[in-house]
Amino acid sequence: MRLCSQIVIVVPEQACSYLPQLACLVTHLVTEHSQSHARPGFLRKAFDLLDYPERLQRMLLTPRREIHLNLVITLDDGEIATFNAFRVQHDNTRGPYKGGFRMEPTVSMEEVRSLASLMTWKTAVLDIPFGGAKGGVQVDPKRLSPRELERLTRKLVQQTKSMMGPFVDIPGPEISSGTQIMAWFFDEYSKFKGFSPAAVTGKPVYLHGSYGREYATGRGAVLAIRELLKYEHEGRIANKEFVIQGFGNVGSWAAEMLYVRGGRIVAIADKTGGIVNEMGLDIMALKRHVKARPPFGGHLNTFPGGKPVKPSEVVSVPCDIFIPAATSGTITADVARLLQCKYVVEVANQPLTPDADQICGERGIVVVPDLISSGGGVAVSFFEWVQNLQNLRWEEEEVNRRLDRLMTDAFAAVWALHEDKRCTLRTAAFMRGLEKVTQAHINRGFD
Ligand SMILES: NC(=O)C1=CN([C@@H]2O[C@H](COP(=O)(O)OP(=O)(O)OC[C@H]3O[C@@H](n4cnc5c(N)ncnc54)[C@H](O)[C@@H]3O)[C@@H](O)[C@H]2O)C=CC1
Ligand SMILES: O=C(O)CCC(=O)C(=O)O
Repeated sequence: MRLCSQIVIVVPEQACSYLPQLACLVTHLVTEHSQSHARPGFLRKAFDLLDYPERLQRMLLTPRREIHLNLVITLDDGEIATFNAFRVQHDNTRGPYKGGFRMEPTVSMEEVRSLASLMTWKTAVLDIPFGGAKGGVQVDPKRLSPRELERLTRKLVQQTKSMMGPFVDIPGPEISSGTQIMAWFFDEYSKFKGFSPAAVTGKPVYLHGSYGREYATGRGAVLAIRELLKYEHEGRIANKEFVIQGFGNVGSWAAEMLYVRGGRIVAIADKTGGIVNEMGLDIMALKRHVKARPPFGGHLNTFPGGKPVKPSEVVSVPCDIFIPAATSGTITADVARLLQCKYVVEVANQPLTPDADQICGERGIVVVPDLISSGGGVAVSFFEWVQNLQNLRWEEEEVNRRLDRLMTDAFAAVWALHEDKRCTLRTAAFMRGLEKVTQAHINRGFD
């Protein structure tokens, strides 16, 4: 992207309220060839309330770098296989690019681009000193052997190492990429650049990972739910009913933490099936069941403590809070019309399409956006990075205490804006994120 030289300068101390006026002075910041990306549908209302001019909007939405890789590996049987992979570095004004690498057969550049932008606003809403990035590899890891998956991860590092690093771009866990993949990433990167634990987060605890990272996204979601119920004067988690879509890392930890706080999880779905029990599922038994091998377990819908259903059927099970914790775009407009809940708490990234979001609003369903409620993971990734840079380790209680504080503060700030501007929590969260990023751009200058 070529930036035009006609840029008028900005006074660093200016408060957010002056941003629109200042932005008007920033002429031709982005050439007509650059494009705006991300989901303008969601951002539009926040831009309108902030009164940001078009060219500032375009600058904020345009990713700094996008790469498309072809990863070639040898399979165990000697065949050669090629996998598409993407990394989008959206914005690094507030700190190094940060965001996970998801492994999903359907992942596309378009999706990664949108998710990278989301990370920029998420880290800003949480007030952690990172920018936003996201990556994806078009693969179903279940179809690869462990050795093939390791080769694929190492190849990914070999082909991205020049644009990654502890102060450049720091990957972390995402869909189907857990601690083992992060460990291979760390090992391969360190071969080229020397011992570099801070180059990737979400590593195993015995390999410079942080206590609490594995369950941090689920924990963050539960903290967001606690705050939501507090502000809505709805009491506590105990005896509230929940439906959870997705039972991987995030969904299963969220389920467990709600369950131990007395919440009743009445239905859960994963890709393969669903399970319903109006009295509440025994989550600890369900987790054991899913971990066991068939025929004794392995699948949600063979669990004896509930009624098996199709994954699509759980969305219409009545509950207080519906938690999408699966993948992006699972809640379409049609699905939103079926929901039987008072609240949706987004723990997946971008689970609601803009149409679905609108329908929830029309139906009086309050949505807590991913920008807050899926933030626990990247927050503890930040703690991991801080620990790695100093070569020290915090106790688990310390990590959890800091996460609690961070989520509580972020929720309070978004709630205050939502009340002040009489807008949705999503618009309020985008406003907070946009203001922080814009302020950082102004303070740093544009040259
Ligand atoms: N792992 C992390 O730390 C973070 C994850 N997230 C988001 O949380 C979501 C889940 O991530 P993970 O739990 O890490 O992934 P995962 O791969 O561990 O689990 C995904 C789960 O969703 C289920 N699923 C997929 N499609 C489904 C569908 N159409 N209907 C019902 N279930 C479906 C899968 O069967 C699996 O149970 C993703 O959107 C991810 O972007 C967000 C922040 C951090
Ligand atoms: O911990 C990380 O860096 C991954 C976080 C992430 O990708 C997300 O919050 O969506």
